[in-house]
Amino acid sequence: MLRTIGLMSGTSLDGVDAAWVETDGERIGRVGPSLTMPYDPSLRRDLRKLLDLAEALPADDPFLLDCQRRVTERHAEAVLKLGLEADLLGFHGQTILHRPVAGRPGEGRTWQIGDAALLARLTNIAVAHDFRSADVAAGGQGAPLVPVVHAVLAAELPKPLAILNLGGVGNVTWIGRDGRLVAFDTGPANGPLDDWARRSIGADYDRDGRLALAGQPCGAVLGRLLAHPYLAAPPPKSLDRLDFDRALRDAGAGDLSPADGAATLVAFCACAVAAAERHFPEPPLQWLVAGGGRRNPAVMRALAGALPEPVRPVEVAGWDGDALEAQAFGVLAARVAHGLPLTFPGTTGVAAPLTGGRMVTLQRA
Ligand SMILES: Nc1ncnc2c1ncn2[C@@H]1O[C@H](COP(=O)(O)OP(=O)(O)OP(=O)(O)O)[C@@H](O)[C@H]1O
Ligand SMILES: CC(=O)N[C@H]1[C@@H]2OC[C@@H](O2)[C@@H](O)[C@@H]1O[C@H](C)C(=O)O
Repeated sequence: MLRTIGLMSGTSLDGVDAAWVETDGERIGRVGPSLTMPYDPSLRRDLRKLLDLAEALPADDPFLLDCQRRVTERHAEAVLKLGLEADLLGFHGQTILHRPVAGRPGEGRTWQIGDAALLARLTNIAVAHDFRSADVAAGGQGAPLVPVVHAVLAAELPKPLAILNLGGVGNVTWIGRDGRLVAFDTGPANGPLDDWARRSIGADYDRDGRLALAGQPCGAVLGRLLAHPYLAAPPPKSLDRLDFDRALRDAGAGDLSPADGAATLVAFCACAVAAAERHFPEPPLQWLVAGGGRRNPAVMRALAGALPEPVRPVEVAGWDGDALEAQAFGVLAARVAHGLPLTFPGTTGVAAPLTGGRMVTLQRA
């Protein structure tokens, strides 16, 4: 087993999650502490700007390189603060652009910024990184990657089972009785909600769903959003953080009051999850929810209303819903080191199970 530290900086742009986990990529041994190293407001702002610019930016753009260095330094701080011995880091990097082209090898693009060589130097630990690009280059979606780890974690749980992660974007893993995986991004989750909270009440996010709980979803706006072709499209499918921004504008979400706007976005997140269920081979026995969205009572209430099955936070299974994605990148790092596949036809639509990721090993004197 390798002692790994998984590092995930998600689409919410809120910071880096770091988690220690012992694993050979197929099993999980000891699970250690985890922490979140928040991005400072100026880095958050600059990354948000980068998302808008990414499409046209050359890889040597000075602003991009400056953001990349700052992101990498935050990751190194997270590792050093955790202060634990490790053999390998799993460094996802910060996604600034995600444009896979299904079934068309060589045409898509996915871009996670982060300087793996710098991270290895700053921490003196080997680094696995660049987890998505081999899959996209082979015509896969390049996301989601965590399903194979969900399957490891859920080995003993009754199936069929749905595991929902609510980050900036939502993604789901359905696991069948025979271990079959069906996984994809459900739709926007906290991303548009956070943008809305920032614009309408000047907050980073709608803490405890207070704003949304004070409003009513607007049926007309919700109806227009639910007609978006993404929801009906069969998997495999995945999203860029900004993919729904135009649809949200066109649907008139921006004209609602702060509370009704938040309530509408919450309802949309939950209805998109309900729409995802139509793509499962059979209904799950229950939904286990991870990610920051499970901390939003408005979101959990909307999910319970939209889904016929029980909806529970992953803590009921003994997992840590805040550390889960970071732990997963520790497991994925071990899979890179051992040459095990990261992606599968049922997760990214790639033609056959595919290895991926790259390694930076330490130069010993
Ligand atoms: N107490 C809370 N009340 C409401 N929302 C919350 C609360 N705590 C966290 N959140 C939401 O969760 C978000 C962070 O979620 P998370 O850390 O899972 O995102 P991420 O890791 O960036 O996402 P991704 O899964 O896309 O990689 C915050 O931006 C916020 O919207
Ligand atoms: C391109 C990219 O970074 N996608 C993220 C994002 O955040 C949630 C959702 O969209 C998911 O598909 C993915 O992350 C998780 C960790 C995954 O790959 O499993």
